[in-house]
Amino acid sequence: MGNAAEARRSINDEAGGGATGAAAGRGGAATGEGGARTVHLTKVYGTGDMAVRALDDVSVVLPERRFTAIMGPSGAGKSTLMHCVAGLEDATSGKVYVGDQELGALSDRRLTRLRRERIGFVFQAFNLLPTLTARDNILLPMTLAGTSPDREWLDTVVRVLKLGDRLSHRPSEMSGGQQQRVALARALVTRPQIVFADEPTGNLDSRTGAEVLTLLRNAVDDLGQTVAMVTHDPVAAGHADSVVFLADGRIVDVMDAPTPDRVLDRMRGLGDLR
Ligand SMILES: Nc1ncnc2c1ncn2[C@@H]1O[C@H](COP(=O)(O)OP(=O)(O)OP(=O)(O)O)[C@@H](O)[C@H]1O
Repeated sequence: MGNAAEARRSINDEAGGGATGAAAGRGGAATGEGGARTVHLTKVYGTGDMAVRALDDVSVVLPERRFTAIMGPSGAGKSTLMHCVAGLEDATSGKVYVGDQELGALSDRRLTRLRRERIGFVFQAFNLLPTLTARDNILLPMTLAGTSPDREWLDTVVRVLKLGDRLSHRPSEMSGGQQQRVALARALVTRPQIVFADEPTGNLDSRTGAEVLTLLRNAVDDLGQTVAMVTHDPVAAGHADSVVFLADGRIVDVMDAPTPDRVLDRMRGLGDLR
C-alpha cells in the first residue's frame, strides 16, 4: 500500500524540482537517483499543417524499482513517450531525465553510450539474432560494447529467468516464451537503470504471456530493476504497480495497484474498446 501511494505521489508530483517526497524517500536526491522522468515534455512531428503533437506537456515519473504500465488508445503517444525517455527521439521542448542525467544535454556519442549502458529494451518481436545461441544473444550488448559481464549478475539473471538449460540453444530451437525470456535477459544483463518493454506479451499465448509478466514483476521485486511497459492488455497492466493513461498526447490518469477490471473500465472511459 505504502509503495503504491508513494509511486502515485511521485508520478503526480510536478516532475521537476517539486518531486521531493517520493523520490527522496527512496534514498535518492530530490531528483531521484534511478528511474526516469519527463518535465513538460512535448514532441511534435512534422511542421505547419502536417504537424502532429504526439506528446503535449507531459510531466511523469517512472519511479525507481517500480513496474509502470503505459496505456491509452492508439495514437495516444505511448511509443513516443517511451522513445523519448529511452533517448531514441529528441524532445521538441521540455526535458527527459534518466536518473539524474538530462538527455538533451548529451552529445550523440554520450547518448548512444547511455542507451547502451543504462537502458534495456524488450520488444514485441524479440529481435534475437537467429545464428547466435541464447548465451551469445544475451551477451550481445556487452560484446558490442567491448565489455564483459558481471558473472554473478549474469548467473542471477539466468537463474531468475530459468534459462540455465537453454543457453546453448538457438532461437529456432526455443518456444516463443523462451525467446522472450532470452530477450529479457539481454535487456537485464547490463543492469540498466530502466527497462522498457513494448507490448512484450503481444505475440505470446496467454499462458506464456503471463509467464513473461511474472518475470518482469520478478525483475522489479527480486532484482531491483525499474520497468516501464507499453501495453494494450488490461491483464498485463494488472501486473504493474501503477498505470499511466495517455490520451491525445497528455496524461489523463494514473492508477495505483491496478486490477484488470479497473483498467478495462478506465480504458472504456477513454474510448479504447479494443
Ligand atoms: N515518425 C513520426 N512521424 C509523424 N508522426 C508520427 C511519428 N511517430 C508517431 N507519429 C504520430 O504521433 C502520434 C502518437 O503516436 P504513437 O506511436 O506514440 O502512439 P501510440 O499510443 O504508441 O499508438 P499505438 O497504440 O497505435 O502504437 C500519432 O498521431 C502518430 O501518427
